[in-house]
Amino acid sequence: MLRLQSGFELDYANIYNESCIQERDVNNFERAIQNVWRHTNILRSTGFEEGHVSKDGLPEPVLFYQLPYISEDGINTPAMLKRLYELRDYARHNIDTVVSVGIGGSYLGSKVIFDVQCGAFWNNLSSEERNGYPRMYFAGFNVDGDYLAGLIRTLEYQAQTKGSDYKVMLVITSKSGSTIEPMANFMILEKALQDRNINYEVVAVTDMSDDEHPTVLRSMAIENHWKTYSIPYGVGGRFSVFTEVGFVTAALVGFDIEGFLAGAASMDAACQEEDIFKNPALLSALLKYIASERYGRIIEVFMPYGEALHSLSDWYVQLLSESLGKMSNTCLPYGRTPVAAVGTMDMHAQVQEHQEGRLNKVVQFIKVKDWKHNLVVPNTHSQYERLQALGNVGICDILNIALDANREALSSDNRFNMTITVPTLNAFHLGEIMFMHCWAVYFESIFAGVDAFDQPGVEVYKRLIGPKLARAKDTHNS
Ligand SMILES: O=P(O)(O)OC[C@H]1O[C@](O)(CO)[C@@H](O)[C@@H]1O
Repeated sequence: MLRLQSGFELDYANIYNESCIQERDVNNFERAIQNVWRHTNILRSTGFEEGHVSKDGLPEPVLFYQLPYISEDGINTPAMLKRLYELRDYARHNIDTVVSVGIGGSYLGSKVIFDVQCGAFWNNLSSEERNGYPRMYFAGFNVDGDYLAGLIRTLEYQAQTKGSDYKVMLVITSKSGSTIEPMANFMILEKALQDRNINYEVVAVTDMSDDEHPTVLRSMAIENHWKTYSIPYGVGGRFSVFTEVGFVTAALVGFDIEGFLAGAASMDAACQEEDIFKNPALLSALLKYIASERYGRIIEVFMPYGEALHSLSDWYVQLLSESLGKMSNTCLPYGRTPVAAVGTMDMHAQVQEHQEGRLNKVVQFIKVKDWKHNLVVPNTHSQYERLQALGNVGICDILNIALDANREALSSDNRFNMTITVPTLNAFHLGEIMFMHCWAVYFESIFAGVDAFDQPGVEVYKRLIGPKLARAKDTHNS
């Protein structure tokens, strides 16, 4: 068990033992680990990862490791925080509903922050119960007319109910500034608000680094005098939850940004430990790499327990897929297929296969020791023996008992699994978990010889969409 002072734990006993990955497997990696440190030291001292180039083939910095720290000359600055807090205070007094529009890294991390902070029923609460913070909906993570029509109807209803001082904030996030899904959604939403005379304002979050070639979204923001926030140069979308991409959402729902970064910073310190048994990201990366290459465990089931962490699985799916699923420097395809799961729901859907299906997967559990609302199951219907067993037991205790039973069952058949446990679900521990996985995919990319920071594979379908869209437009217009 690896334990950090914060209470964060990584239990690797169910993957590293006599029947699974063994000591001699790990000992073989001494030189590979030295290579990891060589890369990491270069990265941390120069801001460049050996071999990494941008989409256009130019050297491009890799700066995610700087994100936990707030400093005058860093990426995340005190001035940035001040602006975010101004946005927070402004929204609390002036905005009824936020619609956050984005996809991939411009959506997934924000959704995690929202879910952890607000839970599933936030938008049904009164303004007082939300402490003045606005409602928040998400859009742009798909192109779905039915979903959008439902959202527009909801905004219309809210406007009719509240009257003329109802106000919407559209937050449009896109690093490239022209991704099809968010832009199509944004244009439909904006027009729908205009057509219905609903007050709105726009906040744009995009790459602000290239003044000569501004993104389309940045140009739109300048032309229309929208507030802007930036996705820093050198930070890929899947790492951007630790930038204004995540922080704008955080500010708008009162999530503790500084606590989140403190958790990331604490994890960053642990990820510099040379002793692999004290470094959660390196240990996890190494064990998962060995599991894949030596034991054929080429799938990873990411399985937090509890609804608030459901979207964390989706966030991880992008991080793992886009960082590691690609051709290695020895021209071998690499990657571990992520499977998003959540407990206990998927115990009744996926677990049969985890328990008895192919021996090709690692299960990564995430456990929260103490939840905020440990509602007790009442001792009603106690004449039924099966229900009596549940009476007077906390619902969160049932959640964690189920998790422990799942781990134990898998381990009884030597099925590879690991568990991360945090004492409670707050901004600090969420920052720890998310930043650990950022480092873990980086470390694993060095073992595998892949560039963790590009995603050339997504360009293939993107090249095909353009001409198809043009043809669809011609047909539509003729
Ligand atoms: O923020 P953008 O530029 O709209 O991109 C959204 C997502 O699309 C991708 O580029 C993949 O197509 C991701 O890497 C990115 O997070």
